[in-house]
Amino acid sequence: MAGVFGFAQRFWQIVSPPTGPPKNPDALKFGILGAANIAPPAIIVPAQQHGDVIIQAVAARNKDRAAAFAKKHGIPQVFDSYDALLADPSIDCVFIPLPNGLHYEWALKALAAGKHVLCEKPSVSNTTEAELLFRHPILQNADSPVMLEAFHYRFHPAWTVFTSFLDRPNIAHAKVNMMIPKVIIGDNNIRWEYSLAGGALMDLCYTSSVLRGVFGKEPEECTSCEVKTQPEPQQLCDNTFDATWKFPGGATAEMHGTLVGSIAQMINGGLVCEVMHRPTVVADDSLPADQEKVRTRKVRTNNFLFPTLYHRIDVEDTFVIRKKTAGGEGTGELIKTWKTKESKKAYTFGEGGFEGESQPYWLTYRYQLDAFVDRIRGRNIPTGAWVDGEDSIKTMKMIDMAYGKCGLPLRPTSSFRLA
Ligand SMILES: NC(=O)C1=CN([C@@H]2O[C@H](COP(=O)(O)OP(=O)(O)OC[C@H]3O[C@@H](n4cnc5c(N)ncnc54)[C@H](OP(=O)(O)O)[C@@H]3O)[C@@H](O)[C@H]2O)C=CC1
Ligand SMILES: O=C1OC[C@@H](O)[C@H](O)[C@H]1O
Repeated sequence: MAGVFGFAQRFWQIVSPPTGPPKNPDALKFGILGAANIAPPAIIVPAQQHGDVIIQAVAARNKDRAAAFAKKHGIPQVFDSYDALLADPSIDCVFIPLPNGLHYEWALKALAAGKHVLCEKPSVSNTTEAELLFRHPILQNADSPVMLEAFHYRFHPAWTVFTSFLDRPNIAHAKVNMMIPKVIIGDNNIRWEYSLAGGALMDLCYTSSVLRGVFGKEPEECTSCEVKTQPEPQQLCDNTFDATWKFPGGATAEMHGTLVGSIAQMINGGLVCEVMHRPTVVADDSLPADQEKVRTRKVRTNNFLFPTLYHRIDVEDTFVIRKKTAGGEGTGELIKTWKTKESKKAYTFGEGGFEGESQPYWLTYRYQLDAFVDRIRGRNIPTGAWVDGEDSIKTMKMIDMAYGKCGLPLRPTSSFRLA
């Protein structure tokens, strides 16, 4: 019952959040490039609750569109070009929710204009662009602007709690599923434009990021990648993928994603990450010298993308007490076996065991905005979460490996270079 009540309360506060605090006199002024669908949930609403953030401006390719968007969301300044917004010295930070294929160019232009950049995922179109962007001299100085790829899920305390149960050197297999209903995406969408770096492996780049985050290592090989593609003329864009991976130390992984799934698929295991460990000897001083305790752990999180609505982190340990074997070969005589199960939730920093102010109704986007601001202000981030440039490069490498394996071309590289 407590669960249902908690869900209802969080849901109510998500759709009807309390009035935000007054803005600090030196609050960071954000400009948004593009009147994009993701901008309201990802930055406009979280900013309303953040005393150190003002959404000051929006730019769109069409001024009427920008003006209508600004009016709807109470944004004071409107620009009819992205360049004009970047040229305004009063803007401190830029949010880039453009199609993937435009991230590289506009992130570089924004950085060159001295703005901090929060850029939507995936950071860019491919590894070449990622290296050109994140290793650009403009980002290499101590006083360089802050640049963050918006992998919002990483900033929610539930993700950090989930990863705290992983015994990384002993992971045997990890699996991640992302099933997005077809009704949400539709047929006419930037995700189906190859020239804009569309495709499911790109859009659902969380799957690559999640596996990298689980292992804390890079995959050695994409062992298989089957895709389903869109009908012509969108045939270079995958709408569904099933990929398998080899990670160092003999571990394996699989990732499944679709942008043409059903609502039932999404609810029923569609946003899940599951990690199986190898049987591992764990210390137990209470045992006689000729016995050992072996643990086989399974960790699962059921909604890593929208944990605010509801999530549960399940940790299931199977223990065995067995006789040690001479030379450690084979499995000794079984003495006892049992299972333990625990479920964790962490809607706030406090619930996750971290220090920091937060609310149960905060979306991943709000946690992300806090981290972005903390980084600019030189403050600690309560969970320590961050996505640095090398991390973003490695995620793009994994996506490129999958495209290489399934036979689809890498997404095109921009010809833009900073003068
Ligand atoms: N973090 C998250 O949860 C989510 C992230 N995303 C990411 O955000 C980005 C935008 O996605 P989404 O909001 O769904 O996209 P939309 O199609 O709603 O918005 C894209 C924006 O890009 C601008 N644009 C500029 N050039 C083009 C072009 N050639 N064709 C089409 N649009 C153009 C448009 O701005 P203008 O107003 O100037 O016309 C438009 O507003 C993607 O990178 C996506 O991966 C998306 C959804 C969720
Ligand atoms: O969160 C998300 O879910 C749906 C996707 O299409 C979107 O781009 C992604 O970020």
